[in-house]
This record gives sequence, C-alpha cells and structure tokens, in this order.
Amino acid sequence: MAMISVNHLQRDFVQRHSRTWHRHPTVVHAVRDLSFQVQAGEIFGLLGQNGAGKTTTIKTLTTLLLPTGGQATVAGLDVARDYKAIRQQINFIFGGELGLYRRLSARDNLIYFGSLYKLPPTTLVQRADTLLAQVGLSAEADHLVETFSKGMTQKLQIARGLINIPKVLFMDEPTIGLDAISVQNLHQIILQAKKSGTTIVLTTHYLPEAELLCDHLIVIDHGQEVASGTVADVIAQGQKIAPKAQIASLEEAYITLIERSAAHV
Ligand SMILES: Nc1ncnc2c1ncn2[C@@H]1O[C@H](COP(=O)(O)OP(=O)(O)OP(=O)(O)O)[C@@H](O)[C@H]1O
Repeated sequence: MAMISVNHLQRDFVQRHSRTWHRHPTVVHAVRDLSFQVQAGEIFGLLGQNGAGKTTTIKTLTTLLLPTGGQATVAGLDVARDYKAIRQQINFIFGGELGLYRRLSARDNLIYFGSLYKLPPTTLVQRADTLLAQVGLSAEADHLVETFSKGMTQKLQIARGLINIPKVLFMDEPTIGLDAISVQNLHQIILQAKKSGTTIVLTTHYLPEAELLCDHLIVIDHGQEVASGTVADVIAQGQKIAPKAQIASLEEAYITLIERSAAHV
C-alpha cells in the first residue's frame, strides 16, 4: 500500500532581490513535476545536491508548504487540504534544527511535545522514558537541554520525532554533525522504528548511509527526478549511462547520474 503518493508535484518560490537593478522578482522552480510513491513500512531516501529541492519536497509533504502544482497524499490525505489530520499522524525532524525548549529537561520536552498529540499523561511519561532509553539519554533525562552537546540534542530530536508513534517520520539530514558511534546508534533507531511499522522518509548527503538504510530512493536534481528505485536499480541506471565505468556503489552511480544531469541543464 502506498503511504505517500506524489503526482506531478510542483513548488515555485518567488525570489525578491535586494539590489535595485533587479527590478523583477525571479521565480525559482524548487520542485518540478515530481512523481513518486512511498510504500507503507519502508525507508525511502530523497537524494540530491544542495538546492536540489529535497527540503522543499519534505516541507510540502509535512504540510509546512503548499504545493503550487500537482498533488500529494500522505496516509491517503491530501497535503493541500487535510493538513490538520496529516500533522496528527506524522512527525518530522529537520537536521540542526533546535525546536526544543532549552530551559526544560529532556523528559519534560518529550512530555510537552507528546501532549500536543493528546497522549494520556501516564502513557506519555512511560513513552518518554522508553524513547530516552532507546536513544541513550536515560542518564540525562532530567538535565536541561541547554547543557546538551549537538549529538545529544540530535538524539533528543529523534525521540521527539517518535513520541506520537507516527505513521510517517520525515527526517531531513538526521545524522548531520553526529560522531561515528552516534550515527551507528541512530541507524539502529531508524531500523527499529521501521520494524515497529513506521514509514520513514529521509534525506542525506551520506550516500553509504542511504545505501545501508533505504528500501527505495529517488535522486533529484533541479527539482526533477534523475533516477529512482532500489539501490540496485539506481546503480544499474548509473551503469547504463556510463557502460565503460565499473559502478559498484550508490555513491559512484549518484555522481555519474548527477554529472550527466548537470551536463543537460
Ligand atoms: N523560501 C524560499 N524562497 C525562495 N527560494 C527558496 C526558498 N526555499 C528554498 N528555495 C530555493 O529552492 C531551491 C531548493 O531548495 P531546498 O532547500 O529544497 O534544497 P535542498 O535539496 O534541501 O538543499 P540542501 O541539501 O542544501 O539542504 C533552492 O534553489 C532554494 O534557493
């Protein structure tokens, strides 16, 4: 079953310039005619260069931005119309984002965010403690977030993202700034969330991470699809356009596909 369905999605931005000699605003086509599906219970990767349109796609699917064209549904609900219902069923984590209350403890942050989803208080405390244990923050449960390192903050963000047992968890560069062991822990948490039935959509610039985690993925450039499918499918697509090269990894395929796409812009 498709948990997310994206059909000819488009999102334009009007960019106004500060310089007076730029009389007219320009239109940036951040996402153009993008179509893909994410199956329930899978980990889906959204890959692309800086400015490719990944965050814009995620913001549209999480109802933070309205599409300017096309349609998208999440859990069968229309992102342009059913934003309240969608927000109850999903959660999202943007890399490097704060969005936590620095003067509250880790546990109180989780209890506060959980209360927004109307979870009963007793369930909430239990859930907060389970998640803190899962991300390795049990010892710091009562510490204020302002005392946390970047990695600890990111772990708490992950726990916050799972507090409402979301049907879909969107993660924009979740491992940015984490040390190697924290990255490994986070991968385990992501795989555990998938095992419990959460559908996960993530963006990452670390291709080995995408290769390790993603069931399916899409590579986009200038807001458009360049390749999609399983890791093996994308490697095959890279190999097809560079038959003389020995393409053995997602990273090699990605570079080949993006270089080919850039040559055609
Ligand atoms: N609010 C905005 N106003 C104008 N242009 C925007 C806005 N947000 C994004 N853009 C433009 O849309 C394009 C896609 O940006 P987006 O943030 O989606 O890229 P990205 O793939 O997430 O990049 P990165 O990997 O650097 O995070 C870029 O050209 C960007 O400048």
